[in-house]
Amino acid sequence: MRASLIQIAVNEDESVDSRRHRVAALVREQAGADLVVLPELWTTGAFAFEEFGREAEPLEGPTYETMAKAASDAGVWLHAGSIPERDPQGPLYNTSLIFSPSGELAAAYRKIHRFGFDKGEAVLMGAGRDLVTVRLPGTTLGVATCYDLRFPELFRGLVAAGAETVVIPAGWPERRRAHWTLLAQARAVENQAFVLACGTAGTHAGVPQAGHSIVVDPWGEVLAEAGADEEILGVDFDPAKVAATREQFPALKDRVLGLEPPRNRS
Ligand SMILES: O=C(O)CCC(=O)C(=O)O
Repeated sequence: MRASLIQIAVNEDESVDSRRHRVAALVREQAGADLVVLPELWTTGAFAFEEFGREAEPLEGPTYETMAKAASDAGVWLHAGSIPERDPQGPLYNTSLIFSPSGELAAAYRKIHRFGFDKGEAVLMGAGRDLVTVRLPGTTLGVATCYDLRFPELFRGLVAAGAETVVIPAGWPERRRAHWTLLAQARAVENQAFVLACGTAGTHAGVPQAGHSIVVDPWGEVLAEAGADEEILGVDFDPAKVAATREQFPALKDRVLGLEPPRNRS
């Protein structure tokens, strides 16, 4: 299977609309790949909090339209990263869009863990509640977004739902790049799954982005890693390696669920 992770530079000197069209052209150039992945909130930038409300779109808004067409023009599965979604009945959500090679929406995932503690996304957006998997020929994708990477129980939920390849669009800051790489490898090893983690480059809202998109195999080996700048990271991987790894080293079978809380003896 061939994947292209498009590590977009999100800088303030480019309008959202021109970035959208530039990225669509990059997606179209990936014809021949099986799967193309874009980062989190690449229209606005994940830290451009003031833009969320201004640039929020309905699910089937301009990014949806442009990316559905790019996916079908290229004939690829497209994880189009995430958009600030305006739910007509509710708050904003950080919503990922996944398109089939015919341009149909295969799934939408509203980010479950919102980043920022008491500011930014955590207060401006609502939290998703639903795990999402998508069946592709050859592998089942599980989806997570950026800060979700810090929550291993979400990934265990995806594995229980059949995920073999986890796709993680992100807008991860340079300041915590070491965590990004470490956690991507940890999620791959503990879940015996491929991890395809696609971040942004550039600087927006004064926050330099880490870049360093990374693809890790189910044994924890890094198959490909980008640098800090805009880059298309191409990788070939064999989805059969998930079943082989889980069979040869069946640690997932030894999970013990529903443990008892500690009992105080004093
Ligand atoms: O967890 C982190 O360090 C970064 C998370 C983040 O930037 C995000 O979820 O947008």
